[in-house]
Order: sequence, then structure tokens, then C-alpha cells
Amino acid sequence: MTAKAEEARKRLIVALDVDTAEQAESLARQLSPWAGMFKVGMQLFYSAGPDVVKRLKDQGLKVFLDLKLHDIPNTVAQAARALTGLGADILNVHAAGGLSMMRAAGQAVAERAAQLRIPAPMVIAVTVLTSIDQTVFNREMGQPGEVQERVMAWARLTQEAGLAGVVASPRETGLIREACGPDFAVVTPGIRPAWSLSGDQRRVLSPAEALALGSSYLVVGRPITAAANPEEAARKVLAEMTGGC
Ligand SMILES: O=c1ccn([C@@H]2O[C@H](COP(=O)(O)O)[C@@H](O)[C@H]2O)c(=O)[nH]1
Repeated sequence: MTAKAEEARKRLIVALDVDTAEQAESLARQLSPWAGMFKVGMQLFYSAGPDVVKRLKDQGLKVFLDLKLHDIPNTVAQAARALTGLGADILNVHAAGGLSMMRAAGQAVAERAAQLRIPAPMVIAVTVLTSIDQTVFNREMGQPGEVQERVMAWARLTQEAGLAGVVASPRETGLIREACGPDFAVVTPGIRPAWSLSGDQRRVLSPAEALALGSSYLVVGRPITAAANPEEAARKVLAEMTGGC
């Protein structure tokens, strides 16, 4: 693997949206030559239980625990504190929970990691879900203005709360980078190679576009995991990220 491909591999996160720890472990084992991190979301966490995070970590894999915490500050802080012990590399909350909630989550994670003497997971905040388009945003969610403006406002608020970055569509990556600087993580689902189906995703871009705009990590699920040959699909996504180099 070239240095460029290895650099791109570190930025590719595969969403393990499956029901069992065995399925998740088998996919992760198969795909680790092409992906640097694996995402445990609600489907896997709620069906397989918290232990699945430890099982993946025991295999030496990096884990993004995508549970999108959103509640009052005290509840989110206590939940984030509990999750810190699982050893994930990234945890997330919803920016819609507000400044105090995000600050409480960040502080709880830092304190718990220090108590346990483990590296603190990066805490990031979800802005506007990539399945939401402009019409749904205005008509169903009752939000005024452009999706992009809301994403930017939440990205700034996330930075003010001291968190490490955001989850957003790759379409917003360039603006977030400009506003929040090079060290702020921009984690982007809504990645769709030209050969894949959009499904429920609305604000999408290709792997090459997301990377060129400055996304720190690309989250890809079904285009890889639902493919007839997941390894081949992951290899193709990585090749698109590196321009074939
Ligand atoms: O805004 C968001 C936040 C999280 N996700 C998660 O990413 C993956 C995407 O999977 P695909 O199969 O590639 O659509 C999925 O686990 C979501 O829960 C997101 O899509 N958008």
C-alpha cells in the first residue's frame, strides 16, 4: 500500500450497521486492510450490547461509538461518563442539545478517562443529519433558513463548547473548515460513490469530493457493507479517495 493509500485508509470509517457482534467482527476483520476505523451505531449497540465495543477494541480496531446522545446536560454527562469506560476512540452527542449539554459531555468524558487512566475519546457533535434536505428542514422540522446556516451555527457552538469536531454532510465540509480551522474534525457520512444507491441519504457527495473538500473522516456504510462483495467495494472506495494512487 502506498503512503497516500495508508493515509486515506486512516480516514475511512465503515459503519457496522448489523445485528450481532459476530457479524460486526467478521466484517471488521475482512475490511480492516481498507478501513482505519469502524462505527458502532444504535442498531449494533442496542442489539449486541455494550460489550461489542470492547470486543472490537480487543481486536486492535479503532471504534467510533455513534450513539448521538441528546438529553438534559446532567443525563448526557452521566451517559457519556459511562460510555467512556468502553474505550471507544470517538463518542458523539447532538449539537441541538446546546452549549451546556456539550460542555457537560466533554468534561465528563475527560474526567472519567483521567480516572481510568485511558486516552480520552474524541467527543464530537452531530449537526443536521445527512438524511435531512432543505424541504424537510423547513417544512417538517419547522426550521427557518438554509440547512447550511444551521450546520455552521452548530459547528461554531460545538467549537465554543470545547468539543473536537462535528458530524456533517461533506457538502458543508469546506465552510466548516474555513470557519473552524484545520484542527477541528469534520466527520462526514452521506458518502456515495457514483456506483451506489443514495437510499435515505440526501446531502451526499462522492468519496473523492469529500476528501478534496477537507473531510477528516469519511463514514461509509451500505455502499460497502450491503455490496455483494464488501471487500471489493471497500477497495473501490479507497481507490476513489486516493485517485487510484
Ligand atoms: O448525519 C448523519 C449522522 C450519522 N449517520 C450514520 O452514518 C452511517 C451512514 O451509513 P450509510 O449506509 O453509508 O448511509 C449510518 O450508520 C448513520 O447512522 C448518517 O448517515 N448521517
